[in-house]
Amino acid sequence: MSKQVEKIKELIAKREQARLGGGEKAIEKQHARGKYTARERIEMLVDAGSFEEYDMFKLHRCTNFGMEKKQYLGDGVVAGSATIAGRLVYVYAQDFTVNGGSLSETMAQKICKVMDMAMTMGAPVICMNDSGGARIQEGICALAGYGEIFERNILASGVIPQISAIMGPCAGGAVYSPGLTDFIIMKEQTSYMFLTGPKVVKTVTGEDIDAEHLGGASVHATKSGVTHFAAKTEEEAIEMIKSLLSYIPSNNTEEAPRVECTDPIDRMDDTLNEIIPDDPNQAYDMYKVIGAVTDNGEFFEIQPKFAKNIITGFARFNGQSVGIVANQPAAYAGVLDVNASRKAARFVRFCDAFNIPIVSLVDVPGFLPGTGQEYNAVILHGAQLLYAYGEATVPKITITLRKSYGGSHIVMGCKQLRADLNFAWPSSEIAVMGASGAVAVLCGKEAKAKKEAGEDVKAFLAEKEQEYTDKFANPYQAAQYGYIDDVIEPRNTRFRICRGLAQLATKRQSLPAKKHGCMPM
Ligand SMILES: CCC(=O)SCCNC(=O)CCNC(=O)[C@H](O)C(C)(C)COP(=O)(O)OP(=O)(O)OC[C@H]1O[C@@H](n2cnc3c(N)ncnc32)[C@H](O)[C@@H]1OP(=O)(O)O
Repeated sequence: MSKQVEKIKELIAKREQARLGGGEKAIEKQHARGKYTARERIEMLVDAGSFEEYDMFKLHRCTNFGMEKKQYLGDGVVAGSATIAGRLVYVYAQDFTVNGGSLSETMAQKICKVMDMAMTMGAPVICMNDSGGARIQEGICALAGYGEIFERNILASGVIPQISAIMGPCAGGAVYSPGLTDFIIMKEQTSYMFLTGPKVVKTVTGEDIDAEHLGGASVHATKSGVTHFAAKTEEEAIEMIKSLLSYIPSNNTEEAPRVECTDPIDRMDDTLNEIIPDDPNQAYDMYKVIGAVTDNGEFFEIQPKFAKNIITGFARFNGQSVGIVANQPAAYAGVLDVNASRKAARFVRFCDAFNIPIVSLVDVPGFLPGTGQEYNAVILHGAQLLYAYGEATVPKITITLRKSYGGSHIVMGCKQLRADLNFAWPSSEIAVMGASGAVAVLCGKEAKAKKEAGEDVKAFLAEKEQEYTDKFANPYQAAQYGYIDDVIEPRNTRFRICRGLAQLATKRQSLPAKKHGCMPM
C-alpha cells in the first residue's frame, strides 16, 4: 500500500470516527431518549447528498476539569452548507452526544463560520438546538462564544432568514440565540426553553414546577408565544422548516420563490356572499374566508395556538407568497389585545423585511379594555402593531369584512398607514365605535332626562342607535372620502387581491433616512 493510499485510509477512518460524535453508547442513549442525533437531523432536513460539512476535525482546547480526556472530532456541533428544495442553506445542529452539546469556544467558532458564510452568500441559517448550554469547564470562553453568536444573530436579522428548531434542552442565556431568530419550532415533550430551570425556580421563588410546565413546547406555543410552532415529532418539525422556507426568500434582496398557480385567479366563491351573520355580534370563522380566497385554499399558519384572536401566516395568490394578518371573530370576537398585537407586529415586520406583501382581513371591534390589558402595556404593544404596519413598505392590501372600529381600525392597515389598496365588503362598518357605545356617549344626558320625565328611554335609544347604524354601519362614508378604494362583492375577493398584487408588483416606497426608528417595546 502506497503512503498516499495509507493516508487516504486514515482520512476515511477519521471521518467515520467524527461521524460517531460522542460514540455508539452515547448515540444509543440519545435514541433511547426518543431523539435523533445531530447528523440524522441534518440528513432528514436537507436534499439527499447535498450536505457539505465544515470543521469535522476541529477540537476544543480546554484542559480544565479533565476536559483534555473528553475530546471528540468536530466537538459538539455539526455544521455546514446544503440545499433544501434546491436552494442553498447553512445549517448547524448541536450534538448532545458530545458533552451534552454544551457550547465550547471551538463550537462557537464553527457556528460563527457558517453564519458568516450564510450572510456572505445571502442564504438562510437553520439551527437545531440540543444542548446543555455554555460549557461549564470553559467559563468565560464559552460565554464569549455565545456573545459572538448573538451578535451575528442580531446583524443577520432582517438580512437572511434565521430559523431555530429546539429538539432538546435550551436553557439559560443560550435561549437568546433562538430568541433572536425569526422563527422557532419546538419539539413537544423532549425540548424546553427557560432562563432558569425548575431547581433554581424552586430555590428563588419557592414555586414547584417541572421542566415541561415551565418551558415546554406546550407552554411556549400557547402562553408565552416564544415558539411559533410545536411539533409532535422531529420529522414533523423538519417538515415545518421545509414548508416555511418555501414561502420566504433566501435574503432581503430577493423575492420569495414563486410557484405555478393551478387555481384560477378569477375563481369566485359564493359562500363568501353569505358568510357574514345578520347579527353583528355573531361570530363566523375567518379560516373559512382565508381558505376561500388563497391558492387552492392553502394556508401555512404561524403561531396557530397563541393569541387566537388574530391569525397570521403565509399563503399564495397566483403563486406569489404573501403574509396574511386576519382578525378572528370566532376568538374573543377578534378583539386586539397585548398578545394579538405583538404576534401580528412581529409577523408584519418579518414580511416587510423580506419583501413579502401583506394582505389584511379586518373584522375588529376594538382593543380589549381593562386593567389586565392596561397594566400589561397594551398601549405600547398596540403601538408596535401600528408601527409595524406604518413602517412596512411592501405592497399592502386591506380588506374590511365587517367591523373596523376606532383605534383598531387605524392599526389594522388603514389607508393613512400607507396601505396601497383598501377594499371593503358591503357588510363593513367603519366607525369610531359600535352603535350602543356611541349612543351612550352622545345621548346619555338626553336619555337620563327622558327617564326622569317618565318617557320610553329604550325606544329613544333604539331610535338613536338605528340613526347611528344607518349613518356609520357601512363602508360608504369611508368610500366617500377615498379612504376605501372600492366596495367589493365578497365572492370576488380572491380576484381583487390577485389583481391588486399584480398591480403593486413594482411598488417602490422608502422611509426617511435614519439610523433606525425607536419602535415602542
Ligand atoms: C449562556 C449561558 C448559559 O448557557 S447558562 C446554562 C448553563 N447550563 C445549564 O445550566 C444546564 C446544565 N446541564 C444540565 O442541567 C443537564 O445536563 C441537562 C441539560 C438538563 C441534560 O440532562 P441529562 O439529559 O440528564 O444529561 P446529563 O446531565 O447526563 O448530560 C450529558 C453530558 O453532558 C454534560 N453537560 C451537560 N451540560 C453541560 C454543560 N453546560 N457544560 C458541560 N457539560 C455539560 C454532562 O456533564 C454529561 O457529561 P458526561 O456524559 O457525564 O461526560
